Amino acid sequence: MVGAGTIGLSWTALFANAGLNVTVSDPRPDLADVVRDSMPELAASLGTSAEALLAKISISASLAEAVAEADLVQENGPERLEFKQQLFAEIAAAAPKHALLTSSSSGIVATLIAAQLDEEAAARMLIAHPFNPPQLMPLVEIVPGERTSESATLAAIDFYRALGKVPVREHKEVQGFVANRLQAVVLKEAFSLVLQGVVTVEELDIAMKASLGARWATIGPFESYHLGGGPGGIRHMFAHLGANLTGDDSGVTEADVEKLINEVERSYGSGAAAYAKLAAARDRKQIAVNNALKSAVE
Ligand SMILES: NC(=O)C1=CN([C@@H]2O[C@H](COP(=O)(O)OP(=O)(O)OC[C@H]3O[C@@H](n4cnc5c(N)ncnc54)[C@H](O)[C@@H]3O)[C@@H](O)[C@H]2O)C=CC1
Ligand SMILES: O=C(O)[C@@H](O)C(=O)[C@H](O)[C@@H](O)CO
Repeated sequence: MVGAGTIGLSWTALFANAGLNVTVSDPRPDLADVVRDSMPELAASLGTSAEALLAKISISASLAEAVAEADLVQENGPERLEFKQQLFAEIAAAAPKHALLTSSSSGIVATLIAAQLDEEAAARMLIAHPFNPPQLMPLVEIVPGERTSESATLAAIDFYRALGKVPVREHKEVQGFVANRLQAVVLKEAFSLVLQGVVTVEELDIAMKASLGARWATIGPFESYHLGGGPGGIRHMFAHLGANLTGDDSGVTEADVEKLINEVERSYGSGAAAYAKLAAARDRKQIAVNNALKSAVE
């Protein structure tokens, strides 16, 4: 584990809780203290003890020493391209030639981070972007670079799945990947609504938690839009309420709409029977989420 900040410490707890031996490296002078002091809270969130986690964790201010016997290196350094390029040059030079080299980067693509690596190291380097906190939030975005090998990508997916994460492999590199780009659009609109005085910060957060937050924990945006159309599905939804998303200034053509409809119907089915099955599953999950949130708050 390279970098013992917010994300590196969370990953460390998750890796240790999975029974992995974790060596944490960070030049920060308080490395030993921050690892020791962060584990009680992280352990509690994982239902284990700080002692159990610390038994699997060692620390080293030397990056080369920390990665010398690694099977996977998870980089969690500062979000600066030149910094990560230098860090990965050091990691690649010191880590075993079989080790997967992954970055938690929020938005810098692997092709850029690995640009100075030789072919052999670049083939093992990819993005494994978590959502904070990694020990609890399921997603890890697996984004290979142009030179990342298929075997390394598949091995990374298997590794994170075995940790209990939900790996989503992305097929093209875009800055910010997927989840952060979606988050950024929502945050920009949230900033605007608060700055206009439409709602307060707290009211906006309540509105999000009481709607999209609760909904998207059970079904994603496309399945939700499909269900919004009732038995007519997304085809009816676009016809009935789609104008605000596909108007002339949206850049979305009729052919685009048809492509999206076909992909959604291929993924989730269409017609009354598919709708009934999807809606029943959604309701079961939504009730479970609502009840869990109520019990957590009470
Ligand atoms: N904070 C967040 O919500 C999320 C952050 N990320 C990404 O994770 C990475 C780390 O972010 P945070 O943990 O939030 O940052 P942070 O600022 O909490 O931690 C960064 C750590 O890197 C250490 N560091 C600096 N130079 C180093 C070196 N040469 N070798 C090893 N460690 C070094 C620092 O001492 C610090 O402990 C970034 O790439 C960020 O984009 C990804 C998902 C969520
Ligand atoms: O929000 C998260 O947990 C992650 O998606 C991140 O990468 C960072 O928080 C990022 O959004 C900060 O801009």
